[in-house]
Amino acid sequence: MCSISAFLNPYMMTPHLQEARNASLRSKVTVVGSGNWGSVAAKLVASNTLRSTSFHDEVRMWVFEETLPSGEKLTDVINGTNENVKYLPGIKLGKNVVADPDLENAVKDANMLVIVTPHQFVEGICKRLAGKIKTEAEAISLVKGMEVKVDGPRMMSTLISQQLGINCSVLMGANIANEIGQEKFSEATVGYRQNKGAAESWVQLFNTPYFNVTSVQDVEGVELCGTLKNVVAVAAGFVDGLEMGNNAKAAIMRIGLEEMKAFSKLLFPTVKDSTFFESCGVADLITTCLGGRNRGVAEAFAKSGGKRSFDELEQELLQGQKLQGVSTASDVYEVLSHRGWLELFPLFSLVHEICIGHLPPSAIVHQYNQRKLKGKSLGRL
Ligand SMILES: NC(=O)c1ccc[n+]([C@@H]2O[C@H](COP(=O)([O-])OP(=O)(O)OC[C@H]3O[C@@H](n4cnc5c(N)ncnc54)[C@H](O)[C@@H]3O)[C@@H](O)[C@H]2O)c1
Ligand SMILES: O=P(O)(O)OC[C@H](O)CO
Repeated sequence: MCSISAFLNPYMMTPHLQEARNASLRSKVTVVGSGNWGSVAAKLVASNTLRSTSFHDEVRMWVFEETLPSGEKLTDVINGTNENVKYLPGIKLGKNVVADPDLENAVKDANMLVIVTPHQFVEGICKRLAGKIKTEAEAISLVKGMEVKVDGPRMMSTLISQQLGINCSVLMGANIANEIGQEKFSEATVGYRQNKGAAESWVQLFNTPYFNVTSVQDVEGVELCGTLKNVVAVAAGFVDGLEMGNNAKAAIMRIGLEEMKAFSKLLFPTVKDSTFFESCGVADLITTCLGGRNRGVAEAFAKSGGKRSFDELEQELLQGQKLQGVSTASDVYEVLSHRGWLELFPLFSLVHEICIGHLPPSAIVHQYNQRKLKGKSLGRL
């Protein structure tokens, strides 16, 4: 039997002990979520955990269990085929990705937690995990969305930090999951609060030759970019559905970016202008308005003249994947009306009013002009 000092002192160790010590120093990664982006995130990090001695090879991926039409459990199929046949068909995740339907079991040994579920499920998941996470663990949120309570808006990274009692960074960017699953080139931005070392570890975990990751010290700026662009994408979808043309869509994107920046800075004055030029800012806005799910469902909504509901279209077109833009527009509207800012944000408020059927999709341009003339200016915000 070996003493503790032999375990800690590398010069006194047998190769077997050295290996055990190295293994104990490696970070264990768990991905909480296994949708379209969750599965791609697991694939990205699993390719890096195999390459780097900083991480354990195995990546646990928590699966919200469901039964497939074949009668098989999704988790069993992922572990049997190495593919998420429902949310990311045709892409191998890497043999070191282990799907686990037991949430508590999936996270219990993790030092690095990647949270990537639709935002409406984050609070419930965190409540289940409170007190069950290693105290020294670090989290990163890939979730685009926010929640609004009576005391105001709360970003997902704050919710995760508060509920789990651990530090939480964010990763956002121009990242349509299916393209990254096929290893097509893209970029992403890690936003961190204080802990630059943690941000460097996240960059090391995610960066690949086809996924270029940089970090900025601006959690709220990065997260609000990822959250608010989904509202603009819904507006872009209306314009596409009404066949208003490329100039109109470019105008919506410009106005959307202006409102994103103003809203972010009103909520968090520390948000940096430069963040809007990172992948999480203008690049994500462009890709989402060109090829995202929010855009696509909003286009179908406008084509139906607003007669078919977003819920119905989401189920039909996305087959289990979830939209974030419509509920985010509602959350944003609540903040705007509560704070008396509605007149400052005509595009954001119109998106919500169209989504709930108070106005027709064409109002996105026609009413915008009227409200802009009447409303207050965003000025230099
Ligand atoms: N898909 C993309 O291209 C993309 C890219 C970047 C960021 N994002 C963001 O990533 C986040 C996750 O999106 P996604 O694309 O991985 O998911 P998704 O929309 O593809 O899938 C929905 C997921 O929710 C799960 N789910 C359903 N009901 C649940 C419940 N009650 N509790 C917990 N989970 C449940 C499903 O099992 C599935 O894994 C979102 O915030 C999204 O905006 C997505
Ligand atoms: O498909 P969307 O509209 O949810 O957007 C996907 C990503 O957020 C793009 O970066």
